[in-house]
Amino acid sequence: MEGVDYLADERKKTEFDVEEMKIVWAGSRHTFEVSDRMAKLVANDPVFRKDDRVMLARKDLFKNTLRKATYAWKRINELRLSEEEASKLRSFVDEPAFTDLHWGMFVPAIKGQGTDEQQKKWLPLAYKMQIIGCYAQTELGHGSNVQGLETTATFDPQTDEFVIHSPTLTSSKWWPGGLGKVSTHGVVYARLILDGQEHGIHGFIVQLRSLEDHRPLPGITVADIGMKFGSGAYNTMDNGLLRFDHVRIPRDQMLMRVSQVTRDGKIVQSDVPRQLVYGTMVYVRQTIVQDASIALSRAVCIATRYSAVRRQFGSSNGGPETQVIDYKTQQSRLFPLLASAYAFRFVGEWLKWLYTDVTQRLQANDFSTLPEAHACTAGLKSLTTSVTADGIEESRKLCGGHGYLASSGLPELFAVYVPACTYEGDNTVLMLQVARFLMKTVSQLGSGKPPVGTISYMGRIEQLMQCRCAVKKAGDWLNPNAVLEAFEARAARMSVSCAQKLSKFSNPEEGFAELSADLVEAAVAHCQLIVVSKFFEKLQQDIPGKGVKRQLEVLCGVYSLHLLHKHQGDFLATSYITPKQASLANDQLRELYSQVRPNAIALVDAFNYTDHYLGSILGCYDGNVYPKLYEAAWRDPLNDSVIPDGYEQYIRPLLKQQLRVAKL
Ligand SMILES: CCCCCCCCCC/C=C\CCCC(=O)SCCNC(=O)CCNC(=O)[C@H](O)C(C)(C)COP(=O)(O)OP(=O)(O)OC[C@H]1O[C@@H](n2cnc3c(N)ncnc32)[C@H](O)[C@@H]1OP(=O)(O)O
Ligand SMILES: Cc1cc2nc3c(=O)[nH]c(=O)nc-3n(C[C@H](O)[C@H](O)[C@H](O)COP(=O)(O)OP(=O)(O)OC[C@H]3O[C@@H](n4cnc5c(N)ncnc54)[C@H](O)[C@@H]3O)c2cc1C
Repeated sequence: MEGVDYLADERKKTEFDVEEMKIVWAGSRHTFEVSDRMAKLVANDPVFRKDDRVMLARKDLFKNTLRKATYAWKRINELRLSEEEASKLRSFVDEPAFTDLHWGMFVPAIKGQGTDEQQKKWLPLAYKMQIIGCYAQTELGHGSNVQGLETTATFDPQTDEFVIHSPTLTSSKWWPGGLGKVSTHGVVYARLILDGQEHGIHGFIVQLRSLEDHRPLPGITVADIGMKFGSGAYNTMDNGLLRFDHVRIPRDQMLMRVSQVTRDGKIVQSDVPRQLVYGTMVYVRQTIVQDASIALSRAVCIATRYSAVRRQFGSSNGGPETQVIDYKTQQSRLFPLLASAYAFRFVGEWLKWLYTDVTQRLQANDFSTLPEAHACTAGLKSLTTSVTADGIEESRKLCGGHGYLASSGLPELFAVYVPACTYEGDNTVLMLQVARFLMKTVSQLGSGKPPVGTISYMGRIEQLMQCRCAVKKAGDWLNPNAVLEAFEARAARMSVSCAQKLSKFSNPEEGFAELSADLVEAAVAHCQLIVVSKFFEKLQQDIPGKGVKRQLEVLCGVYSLHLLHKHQGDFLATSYITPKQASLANDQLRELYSQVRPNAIALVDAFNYTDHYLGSILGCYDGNVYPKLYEAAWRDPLNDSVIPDGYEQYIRPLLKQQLRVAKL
């Protein structure tokens, strides 16, 4: 059976050039080649084996992660990998570790919020991993409300130092990844106090552990916060707690790009906005959007391949049963997720561009696009992680009973992914930020300042409030202008409706709180519009390869029309479409599913995932699922012996007791 491709017939049905689609998915030929090389490097190295992860107890699991992370760093240096290659390699190791926070947050925080001198001092140490850092913001009592953090940093002019202190139990830092057992340093967020006066939240570089023996420095209490959801999963990470008892650090360890504290204890604001203290979160939210397409595509790849292998019902005259992927219900659950994975890939690509653009502008003291960048990163992080977490769970259900096995890879993928809905900003809290941005935009309409970027459609508000959908037959829904106008009109009308209701409240904050559920819906509509419009923009690019663009057009149709179908209440309630037009959209959607069907396997092959990275028997490339499931069952430690441990102690006496009862 070895070497047989059970999905070969499926692959023969493909109507497009898969190799070219791989380049589109990766973003460029260069990125594809780097990813492919790094994925294979990891897959072929036994040190990076991960199939035993869910069986390991916490201490073994954690030590194993330390071993892998250290080995990865050794390979990165031996092979002299570039930053891009190293980051790819780490992502294919596919195990949350302290290095994620070191490279993903500690280094960016210093880069974004440190002065040139601070960067010169700290970054070389961090780049060589001579210090290991974490991002210590959240506390036991406050996460979302950053202004509510309680840790204090009080300037002592006598010694030219800050005194970092945890005044209450709820001020204990709680959650930072890498903090519990590994980090030697942290960027710690605390309330700045100068001469008895508070000056808001700022970041400070604080050494936590000795570089000699790794013991916590005097005044520091640090530990892991304990087991988290699922087996394996995020338990490879040492999320930590941290308390300070009047810990002293030199004045120059406050990150001073946004505000400086002078030798005599005065605060000087530079001309950059104070929101730049939140800059690391903007950066990470943008990377999380890119990661969403990866997590979702992994789940979809598993569910699609397995749906083509799995057969149930429909056999006549002893012929084969129906592949479950041929059931329209399966398609209507699976194909929108496949289309969403592609949609998130493209919006992630665009968001990376937006982030680079805003960073360059900030360097030139142009802060005008910062509010939009904040709204886009917050909103898209919220939208894509929510859909991805739900999509992984739906993929598990699409695999029936076998999806519940750890060897399907889906339970661990869900457990490791789902906190993305919470970390880096709770998804509801972030959508409320988008809503604030929308309400501000609506209130400024007509002020002479035309809305730009993702909000420019609001500049056509009068037209969008009045227009009616022109669709007459199902095929009209393939017209990008028809779809875009529908999403724009829905988003604009929902925002305006909220703004009108808000204007009736004498206290705007009270109104905002009262209407917050409606506001979140308006923000979701706006974010979905962004994703749809970026998909259409992608289709405007030159996309080579036989049939590739055509497939992407089909997926774009699936993405937008499934949203239109799912949220038809919004489109109907805002009176843009009629019930008949909603029904035509659904007819067109069904037709598009038929076009996806023959290409489904090739569309997931284009993700170019190795079997190692997928970590799923159900999703393996050759589709040889059943023998692999059978063999994996025998590898479970419970099957090491025929008679289980505990038989003598529990089962035997129980059976004997039943026997005695039966005899009576
Ligand atoms: C290549 C390598 C890739 C590796 C990737 C690494 C990824 C690693 C992943 C690892 C996994 C997990 C890591 C998780 C880490 C964390 O979770 S860190 C902690 C994150 N915490 C949060 O996100 C907290 C969420 N809360 C907030 O962001 C804010 O407090 C909130 C947005 C809710 C604002 O609260 P308010 O009190 O209302 O706001 P103010 O502070 O008063 O500010 C109001 C004005 O500021 C604007 N604003 C807010 N945030 C930002 C921002 N980030 N950027 C720009 N502007 C911002 C806001 O719009 C207001 O503006 P206005 O006054 O209206 O004009
Ligand atoms: C796995 C993981 C890793 C993490 N890593 C880090 C890290 O490295 N560093 C770090 O500093 N932090 C980290 N965090 C913490 C994380 O950033 C916070 O948990 C997150 O920001 C949410 O804050 P919270 O826990 O205070 O939630 P809460 O704000 O308490 O949320 C509880 C509920 O209240 C709702 N809610 C809160 N405020 C509002 C509001 N204004 N309006 C309406 N509803 C509201 C929320 O929607 C939610 O339903 C991590 C968390 C997790 C789970």
